[in-house]
Amino acid sequence: MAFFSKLKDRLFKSSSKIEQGLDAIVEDGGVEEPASPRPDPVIPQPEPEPQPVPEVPDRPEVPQPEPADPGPAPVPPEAPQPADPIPPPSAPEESGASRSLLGRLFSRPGPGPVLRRTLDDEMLEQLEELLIAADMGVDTALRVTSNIAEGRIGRKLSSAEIKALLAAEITRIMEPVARPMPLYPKRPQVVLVVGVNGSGKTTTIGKLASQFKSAGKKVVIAAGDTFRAAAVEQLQVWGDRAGVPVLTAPEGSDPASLAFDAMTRAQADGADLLLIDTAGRLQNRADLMEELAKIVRVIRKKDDTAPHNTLLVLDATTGQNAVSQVETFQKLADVSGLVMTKLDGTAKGGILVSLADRFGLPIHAIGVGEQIDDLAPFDPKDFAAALTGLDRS
Ligand SMILES: Nc1nc2c(ncn2[C@@H]2O[C@H](COP(=O)(O)OP(=O)(O)OP(=O)(O)O)[C@@H](O)[C@H]2O)c(=O)[nH]1
Repeated sequence: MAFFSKLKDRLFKSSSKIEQGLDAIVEDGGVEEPASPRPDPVIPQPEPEPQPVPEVPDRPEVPQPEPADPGPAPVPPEAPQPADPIPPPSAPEESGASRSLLGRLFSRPGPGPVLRRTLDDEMLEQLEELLIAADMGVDTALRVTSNIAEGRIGRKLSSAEIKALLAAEITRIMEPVARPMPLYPKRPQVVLVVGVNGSGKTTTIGKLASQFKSAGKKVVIAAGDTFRAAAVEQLQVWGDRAGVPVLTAPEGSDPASLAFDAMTRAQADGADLLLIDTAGRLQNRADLMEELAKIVRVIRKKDDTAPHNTLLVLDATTGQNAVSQVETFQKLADVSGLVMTKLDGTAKGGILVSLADRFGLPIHAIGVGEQIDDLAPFDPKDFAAALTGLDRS
């Protein structure tokens, strides 16, 4: 299934919330207009080349090996600016200018009259409330609505047009953070995986291991949450599924010592990647901080540039609580990127926009289910369309 269809399908709860909310806002005071006489929303920018649809596992989000020095994450290619689907009235309409997909969509002769509502302060307030309720966060919701409003106050907009504007704003925010996990020539590349209990660390490690293995990488997993036997067993199940060895230690033993042994084994095996699971007991933050710091100290005895990635796994269903998790884990560890799990089955997908706007941390992948191939590369346009309920067919 194409990624967008799958994502839209999976993000149904989020999109239906925003989609229905936008429809209701336009219905509240909207007036029916004939569909055809409306001028086409011409986009004064060429339509970008269609991107290949990222399918999992056909196209694992495994980037190509890059810099020798695993310092800062590689700079992504210049993100194309999303075209404004409905330019403000002052924007020059270039006849003959190429039209975006959305432009063409809106210019299709409609079967009947279209409901449009005049954009005013009351409507903007309703929009803000809707976005805040969808977990976009107050600051982001205010900025997004004010960008939508700019130059368009007094203009009549249909629900489809507002969805397109909103999707364009969300894409603009998300594009700079959509980056696959960088891979380095360093062997083993050490990936420390952190996050609160139940956020999906183990599942994500299993999915990542499977994808990297399919991409030809030799992977080793270390079950660093040595305090929970169930967590270790679960990781072993995922390791079996992915066909990747899982190094474990007796319950209650020192996670740092396991990490050291895992480094030794990964180096001896010539592994490309060592994925280290960690405990997530935030209720005892001081211990956790010491535990993570010790893991890092110990693996640096083997490689002073490790860990090369510190992935924070967040559960989308926790909504705005994810903001404080990012703040906390940034203090505990040098977080280099995010994976957002459980985007299927939540009405809180807007949290990702809030996080991108606030922290600017790379989003490497999103979890859209419990199966091994339910980890997808993060595609901002697909995400924005799915979140807003924009019809891209
Ligand atoms: N629907 C859905 N469920 C997920 C996803 N990722 C993980 N889960 C489920 O979330 C639950 C917790 O996932 P784990 O991977 O065990 O989380 P964890 O962070 O390792 O948890 P601890 O071992 O307790 O620290 C499990 O039931 C997973 O199946 C996802 O993307 N979508």
